[in-house]
Amino acid sequence: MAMECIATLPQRFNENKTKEDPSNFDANLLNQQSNHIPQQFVWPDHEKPTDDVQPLQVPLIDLAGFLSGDSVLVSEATRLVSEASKKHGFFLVTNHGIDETLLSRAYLFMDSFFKAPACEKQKAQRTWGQSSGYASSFVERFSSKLPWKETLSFKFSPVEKCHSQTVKDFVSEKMGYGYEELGKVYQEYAEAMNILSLKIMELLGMSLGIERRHFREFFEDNESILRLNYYPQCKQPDLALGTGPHCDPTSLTILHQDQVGGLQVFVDNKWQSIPPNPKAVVVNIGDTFMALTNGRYKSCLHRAVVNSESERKSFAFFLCPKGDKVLKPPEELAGVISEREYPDFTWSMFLEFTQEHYRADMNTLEEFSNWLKNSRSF
Ligand SMILES: C=C1C[C@]23C[C@H]1CC[C@H]2[C@]1(C)CCC[C@@](C)(C(=O)O)[C@H]1[C@@H]3C(=O)O
Ligand SMILES: O=C(O)CCC(=O)C(=O)O
Ligand SMILES: [Fe+2]
Repeated sequence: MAMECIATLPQRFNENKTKEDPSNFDANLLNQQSNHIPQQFVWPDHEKPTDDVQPLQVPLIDLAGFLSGDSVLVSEATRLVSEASKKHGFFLVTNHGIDETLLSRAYLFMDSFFKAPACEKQKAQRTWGQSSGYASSFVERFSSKLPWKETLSFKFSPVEKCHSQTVKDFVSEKMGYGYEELGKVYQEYAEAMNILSLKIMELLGMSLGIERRHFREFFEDNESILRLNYYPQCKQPDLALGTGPHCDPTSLTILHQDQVGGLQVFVDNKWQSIPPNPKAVVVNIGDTFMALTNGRYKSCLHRAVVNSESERKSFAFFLCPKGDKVLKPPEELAGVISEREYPDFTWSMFLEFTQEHYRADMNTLEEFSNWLKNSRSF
């Protein structure tokens, strides 16, 4: 199995690293020091961004219309979602109900966090194998094709469903005094995304012709991830990538992006952009939900490009099932056992695979399936 081994200590890419953390990625420092980005951030020719990228036509789903129960609006929403999900798994959702003030506070605190000194950000440093915490360009995980970004990720479970640590408590434990408001805003943001994702699960269930409540109930006690993506300006955006080509291993992604633009999806054998829409969130199917639909709905290859003019920010809420749930399609979608596309698995195993054994890319689910079969054959 072609596993990308997790690098040992990465080569140093910048002599003038901060004393506290020799592997710290400081784009501003890099941008000041040279017109060339370090080699570790240069992607191979076949993966470099291209200029001639046109917008992808994705449907705009009016969630309020669907929730109104109006039969015409419901059938329009389910038809559009079904068509898009069978083809590439991406659609936009408007009238999503996320509070505008919450959104602007979320961006404000993101700005202040990522512009803080490295020693402050490193208080939340992601530790090996963990999907939460602060990561700067992933120098501690990979030795090449480094993404031009910093991230801050939180684990989230609906409090009433699971006694895991809240986002607020994580921030307070890691960052300490002075970050109470930041913890509060991302706790509220994650709670709002959780509510939105369960409504979208109702829509997806209906679009698949199964019980509306099936997937909503399946994901009620989720163990999800909220990730803040901060993409600094880059002097050589034609050589770098903010996030490399991948399919999300998770179930459903709700992405809120700022107005800069940079998200691209690989559809009809070419990269196509999803331009920002201030009134909409981008929703996409992940590998795990593709497996839950027995391959009917597609988890699609996508990436994020950067630019030399401005930084870019996005929030990705990754809806994930409770870690120990056995993931298999419902009867109505499974067909006879011989038609199963993927083996049964649990999200906790799949997540561990991406965090400790394999860098998520376009083949993650296939590589994970092979890894599972090999490990079960012993
Ligand atoms: C389960 C996850 C792993 C990643 C974050 C979530 C969903 C998307 C995955 C990721 C973004 C895909 C591209 C590679 C990756 C390493 C990254 O660029 O951040 C992936 C995330 C991760 O492993 O941290
Ligand atoms: O920031 C973006 O536009 C996409 C990020 C992404 O695909 C991810 O974090 O999985
Ligand atoms: Fe993604």
